Amino acid sequence: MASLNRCIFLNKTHISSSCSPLSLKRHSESLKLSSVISERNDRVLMESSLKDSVLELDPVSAVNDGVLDFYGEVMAMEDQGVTPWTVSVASGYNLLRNPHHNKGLAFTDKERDTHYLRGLLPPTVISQDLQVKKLLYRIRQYQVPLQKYMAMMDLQESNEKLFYKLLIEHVEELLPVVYTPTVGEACQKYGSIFRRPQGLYISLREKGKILEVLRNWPEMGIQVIVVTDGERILGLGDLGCQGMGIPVGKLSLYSALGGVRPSACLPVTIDVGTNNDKLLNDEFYIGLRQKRATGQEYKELVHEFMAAVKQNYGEKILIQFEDFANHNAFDLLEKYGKTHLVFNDDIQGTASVVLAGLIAALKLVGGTLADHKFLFLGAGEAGTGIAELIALEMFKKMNTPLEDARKKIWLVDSKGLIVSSRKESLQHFKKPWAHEHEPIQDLVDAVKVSFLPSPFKFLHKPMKVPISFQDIKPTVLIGTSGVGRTFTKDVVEAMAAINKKPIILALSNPTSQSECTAEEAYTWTEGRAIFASGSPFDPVEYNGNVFVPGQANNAYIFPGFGLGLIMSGTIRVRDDMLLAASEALAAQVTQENLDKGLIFPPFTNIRKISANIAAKVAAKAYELGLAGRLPQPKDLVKHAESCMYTPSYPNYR
Ligand SMILES: O=C([O-])CC(=O)C(=O)O
Ligand SMILES: [Mg+2]
Repeated sequence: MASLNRCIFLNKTHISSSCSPLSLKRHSESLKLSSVISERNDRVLMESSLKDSVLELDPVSAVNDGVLDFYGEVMAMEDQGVTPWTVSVASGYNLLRNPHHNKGLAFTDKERDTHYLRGLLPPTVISQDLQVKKLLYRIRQYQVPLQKYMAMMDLQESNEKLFYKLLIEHVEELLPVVYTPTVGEACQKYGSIFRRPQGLYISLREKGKILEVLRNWPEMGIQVIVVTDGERILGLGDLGCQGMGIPVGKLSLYSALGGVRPSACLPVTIDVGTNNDKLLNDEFYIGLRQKRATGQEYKELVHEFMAAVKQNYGEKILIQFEDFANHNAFDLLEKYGKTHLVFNDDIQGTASVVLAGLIAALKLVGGTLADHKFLFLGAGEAGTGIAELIALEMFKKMNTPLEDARKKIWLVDSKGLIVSSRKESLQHFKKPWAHEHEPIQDLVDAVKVSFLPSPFKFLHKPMKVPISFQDIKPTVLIGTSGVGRTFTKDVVEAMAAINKKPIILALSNPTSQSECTAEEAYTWTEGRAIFASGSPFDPVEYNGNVFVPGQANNAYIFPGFGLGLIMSGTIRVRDDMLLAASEALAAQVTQENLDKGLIFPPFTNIRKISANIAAKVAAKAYELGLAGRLPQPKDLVKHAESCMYTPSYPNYR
């Protein structure tokens, strides 16, 4: 057997831009350890010397975004060999059980000889393409979505590259399996379907030890963390520790849709208890059995986590907050936005994707954003986040003063229309939307013309209606309430009565929480609605025409957005980057899409879309002087593409 003596080479850029001295030290320690472990057959692979800080690295490990490519996730090419690193070289039985390196029946005869696999696999050797075909066939056999989800999770944990190849090549079909709506059901039943732990669990019991816990994670080059505390999982409410399905799912999309390598992704669930009694009484519940910690106790745990993350991974680590309840989400974003690279997907990601859809929709309905009136049902993270970004776009692009822009946007919450007389009692994030108007209780009355109290209604001669009684006349209706079936027939018909092409976005997830179905939107508007929803709906046939509903889901934005931040080495998120992402996404909507009534491009092209979004986000970061990776590459789209993870198998030497 050929001796595999190799060294690691790291040039200065790599050391300074991606590896903290600490992580190098830890790596060197693990290498020393691996030397001891892997003495068998003189497969001692690495020697490192931190003394002179010069480590030699397989050349394929040096990739464009400055992070070591240990697994050949980016540089995996047919004609180039890579070493299947773990802390030691994986071989034999362990190689088959290592999800990063496993190729299953695709191991060649030569690899089977070199890597002690003879006899551990049946004789046939098949291609990765055939494996994809086989897996897809198997997944299609399952009738129940949750079974499909579990099959996909099993695949992810046994053969990561095959999982991603399958997901990327069949993204339209498999997105609803690994993501909304199925992931919602998976979280609800996480305790009973739980097989192997995924991600990192940080509970109140880990208080004071979070840095150590982070160091238990096997990967060092983490670039993105998606973290939840499980309090508002999709529109399903408090699912406690079982919310872990969300960070796991989101990060799968980071890799599949945005090309961030899987080994650089870390899913985290912060467990401070749950107020969900059903879970607390469920014998299979996996989290702490206590009511949620709040106030100081909650804040201290989150703060320790945020500090430990920065200490362990450095300034450029991206932390995506996901599915926190309103009462924490805004405060966390506000607080850590100043010190960390943080992004709240439910506030900012949703806002960016919806703004993109609206910019695209203008080509169908005409006018500028400022010519439209927006009515929201739901004034939480998504509702107020979208509202704010629409107003900002009007301000930046049309010079509409922010205050005037906001006045074109109305929000209804569980207590009715948000109006100035309610201002005192409103949560701070709702206050900017408390405009002058008489109170209105029901959504339908906020849509209808004319909301006039009786004295005005029965006047025979026309008179000027005071502003507080004027109709809102929304052209766009957006559901972010988390409550299903709230766009009733009355509401949708009222939209259709005042608009030729009403824009109706039912954004709440999963499908059960959608404000209306695609079929309802098209039927009740006689096929005139421009409709998109957060979770996918099948095409609808109405009056002999087929309508294809778009999916206004933040999955369009966050993977490319995150890639843009990472590849530019950005240290803070700014609203201008969100606007850049929206515009980049809207620019990907073709005339052909619009002709079908689609205000989002199909997911089939998502990696190209993500590269474009990443490029625009990175360009904005460079423009704002927030990018740390210098010099700025000339062609950012090409650069983004070259940074992207590819799931084809490498050849093992
Ligand atoms: O996960 C999704 O599909 C979108 C999202 O962030 C949410 O609904 O919280
Ligand atoms: Mg979310």
